[in-house]
Amino acid sequence: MSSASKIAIVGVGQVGGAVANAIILTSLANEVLLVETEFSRRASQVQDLADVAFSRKEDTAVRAASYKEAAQSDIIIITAGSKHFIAFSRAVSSGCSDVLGQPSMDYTDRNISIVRGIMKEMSPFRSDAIIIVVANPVDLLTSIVQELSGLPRHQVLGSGTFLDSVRLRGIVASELKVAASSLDIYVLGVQGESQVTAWSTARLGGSTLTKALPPHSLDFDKIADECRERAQAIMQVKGATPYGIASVVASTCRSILLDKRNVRPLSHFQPEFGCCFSLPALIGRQGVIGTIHLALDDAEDARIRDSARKLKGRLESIKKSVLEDN
Ligand SMILES: NC(=O)c1ccc[n+]([C@@H]2O[C@H](COP(=O)([O-])OP(=O)(O)OC[C@H]3O[C@@H](n4cnc5c(N)ncnc54)[C@H](O)[C@@H]3O)[C@@H](O)[C@H]2O)c1
Repeated sequence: MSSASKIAIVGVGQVGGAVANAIILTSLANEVLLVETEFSRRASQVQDLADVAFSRKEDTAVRAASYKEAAQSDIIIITAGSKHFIAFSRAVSSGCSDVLGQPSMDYTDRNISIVRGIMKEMSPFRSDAIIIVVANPVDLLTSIVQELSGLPRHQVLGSGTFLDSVRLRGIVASELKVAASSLDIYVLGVQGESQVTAWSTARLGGSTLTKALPPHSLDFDKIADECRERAQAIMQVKGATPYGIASVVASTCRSILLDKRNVRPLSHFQPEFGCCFSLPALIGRQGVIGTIHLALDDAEDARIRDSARKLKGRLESIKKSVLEDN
């Protein structure tokens, strides 16, 4: 554990609670601060999570906190927001399958407004704080938080496609019957419908996957679809996807607090596009230390550029009402 580290979680519903649990179980921080607008939920989460802390040898103090206290933490994780579920169930019941997996405008506007309110309440942040945005749509909200937080760009990142990449690696490993750790494979770009599986750079034991395998060993399109659609399938049944995201967020906190300098596909600022989306990033105590630019094939590169331009267009269109009015 690094010295006197403090991690704040803003919004402790299903995902925020699971993130806190993962952080406590891995003894990453001395203090975990919970910020939540529903005070009774926050009190219950504090009590339940304190039991997790009591069960560990290392002490992690779990307590309720104000926005201002949370802003003085080493890491601030934003999981506040409503989830897709309402939009998703409406789409299912109305037979509107084309909107499945796409955040509705209502939902997006609600989460923009929540994040904007949080930035107002929390600012100013501790000068070396790192913010990790988890709430969806993650790339849009990460870009907005970056504008509003007042922190240097490299100190604001989003969970992006880290979970999708981990999931993809797991699916491919089980298809090929190899250890997941022998695969190096990323999902990149704007998370969700437009995310891109970087098959051209995927590696098995150092060789590109396409060279290492006999032709037609993997159905690349089917696997990419399965990876993209899995979150919605889980949401449809249990209403949330807390554990996978909690695990990758805790791992990101570890990279930051322990200055691990490992490469993770996280959403971060891309100067060429003026917005945040996922490319492999070197992560340490300062947040994003650098971007690793992979030699993607032309089609993958074009798809990432296209979705980045659309994201930037969306950002520009809300900039007047959201960012300049702050
Ligand atoms: N990036 C990813 O891969 C990923 C994965 C899973 C979920 N998510 C997103 O995480 C978010 C949370 O999902 P969930 O399942 O935990 O939802 P949830 O409804 O269970 O929890 C959200 C919590 O945020 C709280 N909240 C709302 N406004 C707040 C504010 N201004 N300040 C503090 N707290 C506030 C709510 O009261 C609630 O407790 C959603 O946007 C969801 O889409 C992202």
